[in-house]
Amino acid sequence: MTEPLKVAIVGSGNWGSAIAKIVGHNVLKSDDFATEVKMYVYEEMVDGRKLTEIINTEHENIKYLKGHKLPENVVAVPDARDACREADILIFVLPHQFVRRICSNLQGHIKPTAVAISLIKGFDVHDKGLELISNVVRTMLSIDCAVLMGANIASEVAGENYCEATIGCKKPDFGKLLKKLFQTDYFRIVVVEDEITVELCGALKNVTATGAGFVDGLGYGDNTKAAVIRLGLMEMVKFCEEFYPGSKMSTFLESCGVADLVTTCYGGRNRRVAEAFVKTGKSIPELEKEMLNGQSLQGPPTAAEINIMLKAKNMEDRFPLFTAIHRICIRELEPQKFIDCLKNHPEHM
Ligand SMILES: NC(=O)c1ccc[n+]([C@@H]2O[C@H](COP(=O)([O-])OP(=O)(O)OC[C@H]3O[C@@H](n4cnc5c(N)ncnc54)[C@H](O)[C@@H]3O)[C@@H](O)[C@H]2O)c1
Ligand SMILES: O=P(O)(O)OC[C@H](O)CO
Repeated sequence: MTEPLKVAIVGSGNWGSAIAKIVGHNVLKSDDFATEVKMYVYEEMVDGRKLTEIINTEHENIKYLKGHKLPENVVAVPDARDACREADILIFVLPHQFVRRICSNLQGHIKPTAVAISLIKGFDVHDKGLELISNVVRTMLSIDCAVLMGANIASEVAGENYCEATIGCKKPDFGKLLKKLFQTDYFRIVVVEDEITVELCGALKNVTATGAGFVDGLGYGDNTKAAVIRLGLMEMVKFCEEFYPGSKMSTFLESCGVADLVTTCYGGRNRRVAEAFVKTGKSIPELEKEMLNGQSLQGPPTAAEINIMLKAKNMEDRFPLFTAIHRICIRELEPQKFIDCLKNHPEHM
Protein backbone atom coordinates (compact mmCIF):
# COMPACT_ATOMS: atom_id res chain seq x y z
CA MET A 1 0.00 0.00 0.00
CA THR A 2 1.59 3.29 -1.05
CA GLU A 3 1.02 6.41 1.01
CA PRO A 4 -1.36 8.99 -0.50
CA LEU A 5 0.56 11.82 -2.13
CA LYS A 6 0.60 15.15 -0.34
CA VAL A 7 -0.04 18.22 -2.47
CA ALA A 8 1.09 21.78 -1.76
CA ILE A 9 0.23 24.92 -3.70
CA VAL A 10 2.89 27.64 -3.84
CA GLY A 11 0.93 30.82 -4.45
CA SER A 12 -2.56 32.05 -3.68
CA GLY A 13 -3.34 34.93 -6.06
CA ASN A 14 -6.18 35.07 -8.55
CA TRP A 15 -5.19 31.89 -10.42
CA GLY A 16 -3.61 30.22 -7.40
CA SER A 17 -6.91 30.45 -5.53
CA ALA A 18 -8.98 29.22 -8.50
CA ILE A 19 -6.66 26.23 -8.85
CA ALA A 20 -6.84 25.60 -5.08
CA LYS A 21 -10.60 25.20 -5.47
CA ILE A 22 -10.13 22.54 -8.19
CA VAL A 23 -7.29 20.67 -6.53
CA GLY A 24 -8.93 20.82 -3.09
CA HIS A 25 -12.05 19.12 -4.45
CA ASN A 26 -10.15 16.62 -6.61
CA VAL A 27 -7.90 15.24 -3.86
CA LEU A 28 -11.04 14.22 -1.97
CA LYS A 29 -12.18 12.10 -4.92
CA SER A 30 -9.07 9.94 -5.33
CA ASP A 31 -7.15 7.60 -2.98
CA ASP A 32 -3.95 8.67 -4.74
CA PHE A 33 -3.86 11.95 -2.81
CA ALA A 34 -3.85 12.99 0.84
CA THR A 35 -6.95 14.99 1.70
CA GLU A 36 -5.28 18.12 3.10
CA VAL A 37 -3.79 20.60 0.62
CA LYS A 38 -1.45 23.20 2.07
CA MET A 39 -1.39 26.51 0.23
CA TYR A 40 1.46 28.97 0.72
CA VAL A 41 0.00 32.46 1.15
CA TYR A 42 2.18 35.55 1.00
CA GLU A 43 0.93 37.06 4.24
CA GLU A 44 -0.74 40.45 4.22
CA MET A 45 -3.35 42.33 6.21
CA VAL A 46 -6.79 42.62 4.61
CA ASP A 47 -9.42 44.70 6.43
CA GLY A 48 -7.27 44.54 9.56
CA ARG A 49 -6.95 40.72 9.53
CA LYS A 50 -4.30 38.32 8.30
CA LEU A 51 -5.18 36.89 4.88
CA THR A 52 -4.27 33.35 6.04
CA GLU A 53 -6.66 33.68 8.96
CA ILE A 54 -9.46 34.88 6.65
CA ILE A 55 -8.89 31.99 4.24
CA ASN A 56 -8.78 29.42 7.04
CA THR A 57 -11.97 30.65 8.72
CA GLU A 58 -14.10 31.95 5.86
CA HIS A 59 -12.65 29.61 3.21
CA GLU A 60 -12.46 32.41 0.70
CA ASN A 61 -9.57 34.49 -0.60
CA ILE A 62 -11.47 37.75 -0.31
CA LYS A 63 -8.65 39.81 -1.80
CA TYR A 64 -7.66 37.80 -4.88
CA LEU A 65 -10.71 35.67 -5.70
CA LYS A 66 -13.71 37.25 -4.05
CA GLY A 67 -17.02 35.44 -4.24
CA HIS A 68 -15.68 31.89 -4.63
CA LYS A 69 -15.49 29.49 -1.69
CA LEU A 70 -12.45 27.26 -1.34
CA PRO A 71 -12.85 23.71 -0.04
CA GLU A 72 -12.17 23.46 3.69
CA ASN A 73 -9.33 20.96 3.18
CA VAL A 74 -7.25 23.76 1.57
CA VAL A 75 -5.22 25.20 4.43
CA ALA A 76 -3.49 28.57 4.09
CA VAL A 77 0.07 28.60 5.45
CA PRO A 78 2.15 31.81 5.68
CA ASP A 79 5.55 30.06 5.61
CA ALA A 80 6.56 28.49 2.27
CA ARG A 81 8.79 25.90 3.93
CA ASP A 82 6.00 24.76 6.27
CA ALA A 83 3.61 24.54 3.33
CA CYS A 84 5.99 22.44 1.21
CA ARG A 85 8.15 20.42 3.62
CA GLU A 86 6.13 17.19 3.41
CA ALA A 87 4.67 17.63 -0.07
CA ASP A 88 5.09 15.05 -2.82
CA ILE A 89 3.61 17.33 -5.51
CA LEU A 90 4.34 21.06 -5.56
CA ILE A 91 2.13 23.32 -7.66
CA PHE A 92 3.89 26.58 -8.46
CA VAL A 93 1.41 29.35 -9.25
CA LEU A 94 2.63 32.82 -8.39
CA PRO A 95 3.73 35.82 -10.45
CA HIS A 96 7.00 34.90 -12.18
CA GLN A 97 8.83 37.80 -10.54
CA PHE A 98 8.82 35.90 -7.20
CA VAL A 99 9.86 32.42 -8.31
CA ARG A 100 13.59 32.63 -7.68
CA ARG A 101 13.09 34.05 -4.19
CA ILE A 102 10.62 31.29 -3.26
CA CYS A 103 12.81 28.52 -4.70
CA SER A 104 15.81 29.83 -2.87
CA ASN A 105 13.79 29.80 0.37
CA LEU A 106 12.68 26.22 -0.32
CA GLN A 107 16.15 24.85 -1.14
CA GLY A 108 16.96 22.00 1.26
CA HIS A 109 13.48 22.12 2.78
CA ILE A 110 11.48 19.89 0.44
CA LYS A 111 11.41 16.12 -0.09
CA PRO A 112 14.14 15.09 -2.58
CA THR A 113 11.52 12.80 -4.18
CA ALA A 114 9.02 15.63 -4.71
CA VAL A 115 7.85 16.58 -8.21
CA ALA A 116 6.47 19.91 -9.41
CA ILE A 117 4.17 21.50 -11.93
CA SER A 118 4.38 25.16 -12.91
CA LEU A 119 1.27 27.15 -13.84
CA ILE A 120 3.36 30.31 -14.14
CA LYS A 121 3.32 32.32 -17.38
CA GLY A 122 6.56 34.27 -17.82
CA PHE A 123 10.35 34.00 -18.04
CA ASP A 124 13.19 34.33 -15.62
CA VAL A 125 16.04 36.61 -16.69
CA HIS A 126 19.63 36.25 -15.59
CA ASP A 127 22.98 37.44 -16.88
CA LYS A 128 23.18 34.64 -19.48
CA GLY A 129 19.73 35.34 -20.91
CA LEU A 130 16.23 33.93 -20.54
CA GLU A 131 15.29 30.88 -18.54
CA LEU A 132 12.04 28.95 -18.53
CA ILE A 133 10.35 29.16 -15.13
CA SER A 134 10.03 25.36 -15.01
CA ASN A 135 13.80 25.21 -15.45
CA VAL A 136 14.35 27.55 -12.52
CA VAL A 137 12.27 25.12 -10.40
CA ARG A 138 14.12 22.10 -11.82
CA THR A 139 17.61 23.46 -11.31
CA MET A 140 17.15 25.31 -8.04
CA LEU A 141 15.24 22.48 -6.35
CA SER A 142 16.69 19.48 -8.26
CA ILE A 143 13.22 18.08 -8.98
CA ASP A 144 11.21 17.29 -12.09
CA CYS A 145 8.74 19.97 -13.23
CA ALA A 146 5.85 19.73 -15.70
CA VAL A 147 3.69 22.69 -16.80
CA LEU A 148 0.00 23.54 -17.11
CA MET A 149 -1.10 26.42 -19.37
CA GLY A 150 -4.33 27.26 -21.18
CA ALA A 151 -7.18 29.64 -21.92
CA ASN A 152 -8.01 30.06 -18.27
CA ILE A 153 -9.16 33.40 -16.94
CA ALA A 154 -9.23 32.61 -13.23
CA SER A 155 -12.63 34.06 -12.31
CA GLU A 156 -14.31 32.11 -15.14
CA VAL A 157 -12.63 28.87 -14.08
CA ALA A 158 -13.65 29.51 -10.47
CA GLY A 159 -17.21 30.10 -11.74
CA GLU A 160 -17.01 26.60 -13.27
CA ASN A 161 -17.58 27.80 -16.85
CA TYR A 162 -16.41 25.11 -19.27
CA CYS A 163 -12.81 25.51 -20.45
CA GLU A 164 -9.71 23.55 -21.41
CA ALA A 165 -6.07 23.44 -20.39
CA THR A 166 -2.89 21.77 -21.59
CA ILE A 167 -0.44 19.90 -19.41
CA GLY A 168 3.06 19.63 -20.87
CA CYS A 169 4.78 16.61 -19.38
CA LYS A 170 7.47 14.35 -20.82
CA LYS A 171 6.71 11.41 -18.53
CA PRO A 172 3.41 9.64 -19.36
CA ASP A 173 2.77 8.28 -15.83
CA PHE A 174 3.40 11.64 -14.21
CA GLY A 175 1.16 13.26 -16.87
CA LYS A 176 -1.68 10.84 -16.01
CA LEU A 177 -1.36 11.59 -12.31
CA LEU A 178 -1.41 15.33 -12.95
CA LYS A 179 -4.48 15.01 -15.14
CA LYS A 180 -6.22 13.24 -12.24
CA LEU A 181 -5.23 16.09 -9.93
CA PHE A 182 -6.48 18.91 -12.18
CA GLN A 183 -9.25 17.67 -14.47
CA THR A 184 -12.90 18.27 -13.58
CA ASP A 185 -16.05 18.07 -15.68
CA TYR A 186 -15.73 21.80 -16.48
CA PHE A 187 -11.90 21.98 -16.67
CA ARG A 188 -10.78 19.54 -19.37
CA ILE A 189 -7.14 18.64 -19.76
CA VAL A 190 -5.06 17.43 -22.70
CA VAL A 191 -1.59 16.12 -21.83
CA VAL A 192 1.16 16.57 -24.43
CA GLU A 193 4.85 15.74 -24.26
CA ASP A 194 6.00 19.01 -25.85
CA GLU A 195 6.33 20.73 -22.47
CA ILE A 196 8.72 23.49 -23.57
CA THR A 197 6.32 24.77 -26.24
CA VAL A 198 3.38 24.63 -23.83
CA GLU A 199 5.30 26.86 -21.42
CA LEU A 200 6.56 29.22 -24.14
CA CYS A 201 3.01 29.73 -25.42
CA GLY A 202 1.85 30.68 -21.91
CA ALA A 203 4.64 33.20 -21.47
CA LEU A 204 4.55 34.79 -24.92
CA LYS A 205 0.79 35.23 -25.29
CA ASN A 206 0.86 37.89 -22.55
CA VAL A 207 3.01 40.10 -24.79
CA THR A 208 0.56 39.78 -27.69
CA ALA A 209 -2.34 40.52 -25.31
CA THR A 210 -0.67 43.80 -24.40
CA GLY A 211 -0.65 44.69 -28.11
CA ALA A 212 -4.33 43.75 -28.35
CA GLY A 213 -5.02 46.21 -25.52
CA PHE A 214 -3.15 48.95 -27.40
CA VAL A 215 -5.35 48.61 -30.49
CA ASP A 216 -8.46 48.62 -28.28
CA GLY A 217 -7.18 51.79 -26.62
CA LEU A 218 -6.58 53.37 -30.02
CA GLY A 219 -10.19 52.64 -30.99
CA TYR A 220 -9.57 50.05 -33.71
CA GLY A 221 -12.02 47.19 -34.12
CA ASP A 222 -12.01 43.42 -34.07
CA ASN A 223 -10.38 43.04 -37.51
CA THR A 224 -7.32 44.93 -36.27
CA LYS A 225 -7.22 42.86 -33.11
CA ALA A 226 -7.42 39.67 -35.19
CA ALA A 227 -4.35 40.91 -37.11
CA VAL A 228 -2.50 41.45 -33.82
CA ILE A 229 -3.44 37.94 -32.70
CA ARG A 230 -2.29 36.43 -36.00
CA LEU A 231 0.99 38.33 -36.19
CA GLY A 232 1.56 37.65 -32.49
CA LEU A 233 1.08 33.94 -33.11
CA MET A 234 3.52 34.07 -36.05
CA GLU A 235 6.15 35.68 -33.79
CA MET A 236 5.46 33.13 -31.05
CA VAL A 237 6.08 30.28 -33.49
CA LYS A 238 9.19 32.00 -34.85
CA PHE A 239 10.49 32.64 -31.30
CA CYS A 240 10.13 28.94 -30.49
CA GLU A 241 11.83 27.87 -33.74
CA GLU A 242 14.69 30.30 -33.24
CA PHE A 243 15.45 29.82 -29.55
CA TYR A 244 13.90 26.47 -28.58
CA PRO A 245 13.91 24.37 -31.79
CA GLY A 246 11.85 21.20 -31.86
CA SER A 247 8.32 22.50 -31.21
CA LYS A 248 5.40 20.52 -32.59
CA MET A 249 3.04 22.70 -34.62
CA SER A 250 0.10 20.80 -33.11
CA THR A 251 0.96 22.22 -29.67
CA PHE A 252 0.03 25.71 -30.88
CA LEU A 253 -3.46 24.33 -31.62
CA GLU A 254 -3.94 23.19 -28.01
CA SER A 255 -5.59 25.34 -25.35
CA CYS A 256 -2.15 26.71 -24.36
CA GLY A 257 -1.70 28.14 -27.88
CA VAL A 258 -4.40 29.66 -30.05
CA ALA A 259 -7.13 29.41 -27.39
CA ASP A 260 -5.14 31.21 -24.70
CA LEU A 261 -4.21 33.93 -27.17
CA VAL A 262 -7.85 34.54 -28.01
CA THR A 263 -9.10 34.60 -24.43
CA THR A 264 -6.31 36.85 -23.18
CA CYS A 265 -6.63 39.28 -26.08
CA TYR A 266 -10.33 39.70 -25.30
CA GLY A 267 -10.78 39.14 -21.56
CA GLY A 268 -7.41 39.36 -19.83
CA ARG A 269 -5.82 41.83 -17.41
CA ASN A 270 -2.95 42.61 -19.80
CA ARG A 271 -5.40 43.70 -22.47
CA ARG A 272 -7.42 45.78 -20.01
CA VAL A 273 -4.43 47.63 -18.55
CA ALA A 274 -2.85 48.18 -21.99
CA GLU A 275 -6.10 49.74 -23.24
CA ALA A 276 -6.13 52.10 -20.23
CA PHE A 277 -2.44 52.88 -20.83
CA VAL A 278 -3.29 54.28 -24.25
CA LYS A 279 -6.47 56.03 -23.13
CA THR A 280 -5.19 57.65 -19.92
CA GLY A 281 -1.49 58.24 -20.59
CA LYS A 282 -0.70 56.85 -17.11
CA SER A 283 2.26 54.49 -16.62
CA ILE A 284 1.87 50.69 -16.48
CA PRO A 285 2.91 50.42 -12.78
CA GLU A 286 0.45 53.21 -11.90
CA LEU A 287 -2.41 51.46 -13.71
CA GLU A 288 -1.47 48.06 -12.29
CA LYS A 289 -1.79 49.54 -8.82
CA GLU A 290 -5.06 51.36 -9.59
CA MET A 291 -6.80 48.61 -11.54
CA LEU A 292 -5.60 45.25 -10.22
CA ASN A 293 -5.86 45.44 -6.41
CA GLY A 294 -2.54 43.65 -5.80
CA GLN A 295 -2.69 41.31 -8.78
CA SER A 296 0.29 41.26 -11.04
CA LEU A 297 0.68 42.00 -14.74
CA GLN A 298 2.89 39.66 -16.78
CA GLY A 299 2.81 41.08 -20.35
CA PRO A 300 4.93 44.25 -20.04
CA PRO A 301 7.68 42.60 -17.94
CA THR A 302 7.76 39.62 -20.30
CA ALA A 303 8.06 41.99 -23.29
CA ALA A 304 11.04 43.61 -21.53
CA GLU A 305 12.59 40.25 -20.71
CA ILE A 306 12.47 38.92 -24.26
CA ASN A 307 13.67 42.28 -25.58
CA ILE A 308 16.91 41.94 -23.60
CA MET A 309 17.62 38.77 -25.56
CA LEU A 310 16.43 40.05 -28.95
CA LYS A 311 18.56 43.16 -28.54
CA ALA A 312 21.63 41.19 -27.46
CA LYS A 313 21.28 38.96 -30.54
CA ASN A 314 20.52 41.88 -32.85
CA MET A 315 17.17 40.35 -33.74
CA GLU A 316 14.67 43.07 -32.82
CA ASP A 317 13.70 43.68 -36.46
CA ARG A 318 12.79 40.01 -36.90
CA PHE A 319 10.24 40.34 -34.06
CA PRO A 320 8.76 43.77 -34.81
CA LEU A 321 5.49 43.19 -32.96
CA PHE A 322 7.13 42.04 -29.71
CA THR A 323 9.68 44.85 -30.03
CA ALA A 324 7.11 47.59 -30.64
CA ILE A 325 4.99 46.40 -27.70
CA HIS A 326 7.99 46.66 -25.39
CA ARG A 327 8.99 50.08 -26.73
CA ILE A 328 5.44 51.39 -26.26
CA CYS A 329 5.30 50.08 -22.68
CA ILE A 330 8.49 51.97 -21.79
CA ARG A 331 7.34 55.07 -23.72
CA GLU A 332 10.08 54.85 -26.32
CA LEU A 333 7.40 54.68 -29.00
CA GLU A 334 4.02 56.42 -29.29
CA PRO A 335 1.10 53.92 -29.11
CA GLN A 336 -0.19 55.32 -32.46
CA LYS A 337 2.98 53.96 -34.12
CA PHE A 338 1.80 50.44 -33.33
CA ILE A 339 -0.40 50.52 -36.41
CA ASP A 340 2.65 51.33 -38.59
CA CYS A 341 4.34 48.31 -37.09
CA LEU A 342 1.39 46.13 -38.14
CA LYS A 343 1.29 47.64 -41.65
CA ASN A 344 5.01 47.19 -42.20
CA HIS A 345 5.34 43.77 -40.61
CA PRO A 346 7.74 41.53 -42.62
CA GLU A 347 4.72 39.22 -43.17
CA HIS A 348 3.45 41.79 -45.70
CA MET A 349 6.68 42.57 -47.48
N1 LIG B 1 -5.18 35.26 -13.05
C1 LIG B 1 -5.42 34.51 -14.11
O1 LIG B 1 -6.51 34.55 -14.71
C2 LIG B 1 -4.36 33.54 -14.58
C3 LIG B 1 -4.76 32.45 -15.36
C4 LIG B 1 -3.81 31.54 -15.82
C5 LIG B 1 -2.47 31.72 -15.46
N2 LIG B 1 -2.11 32.77 -14.69
C6 LIG B 1 -0.70 32.87 -14.33
O2 LIG B 1 -0.55 32.37 -12.99
C7 LIG B 1 0.53 33.04 -12.34
C8 LIG B 1 0.05 33.57 -11.00
O3 LIG B 1 -0.98 34.49 -11.25
P1 LIG B 1 -2.11 34.86 -10.18
O4 LIG B 1 -3.23 35.43 -10.98
O5 LIG B 1 -2.39 33.70 -9.28
O6 LIG B 1 -1.37 35.97 -9.31
P2 LIG B 1 -1.87 37.48 -9.05
O7 LIG B 1 -1.73 38.28 -10.29
O8 LIG B 1 -3.18 37.44 -8.39
O9 LIG B 1 -0.71 38.01 -8.08
C9 LIG B 1 -0.86 38.31 -6.76
C10 LIG B 1 -0.20 37.26 -5.90
O10 LIG B 1 1.20 37.57 -5.72
C11 LIG B 1 1.48 37.48 -4.33
N3 LIG B 1 2.66 38.26 -3.96
C12 LIG B 1 2.80 39.60 -3.91
N4 LIG B 1 4.04 39.92 -3.50
C13 LIG B 1 4.70 38.73 -3.31
C14 LIG B 1 6.01 38.38 -2.91
N5 LIG B 1 6.92 39.31 -2.63
N6 LIG B 1 6.33 37.07 -2.84
C15 LIG B 1 5.44 36.11 -3.13
N7 LIG B 1 4.19 36.38 -3.52
C16 LIG B 1 3.81 37.67 -3.61
C17 LIG B 1 0.21 38.00 -3.70
O11 LIG B 1 0.16 37.65 -2.34
C18 LIG B 1 -0.84 37.27 -4.53
O12 LIG B 1 -1.01 35.96 -4.06
C19 LIG B 1 1.01 34.12 -13.31
O13 LIG B 1 2.14 33.63 -14.01
C20 LIG B 1 -0.14 34.28 -14.29
O14 LIG B 1 0.28 34.68 -15.58
C21 LIG B 1 -3.03 33.67 -14.23
O1 LIG C 1 -5.46 38.23 -17.20
P1 LIG C 1 -4.18 37.90 -17.96
O2 LIG C 1 -3.95 38.76 -19.13
O3 LIG C 1 -3.01 37.79 -17.02
O4 LIG C 1 -4.42 36.42 -18.54
C1 LIG C 1 -4.93 35.44 -17.70
C2 LIG C 1 -4.70 34.04 -18.23
O5 LIG C 1 -3.35 33.81 -18.51
C3 LIG C 1 -5.58 33.70 -19.39
O6 LIG C 1 -5.38 32.35 -19.74
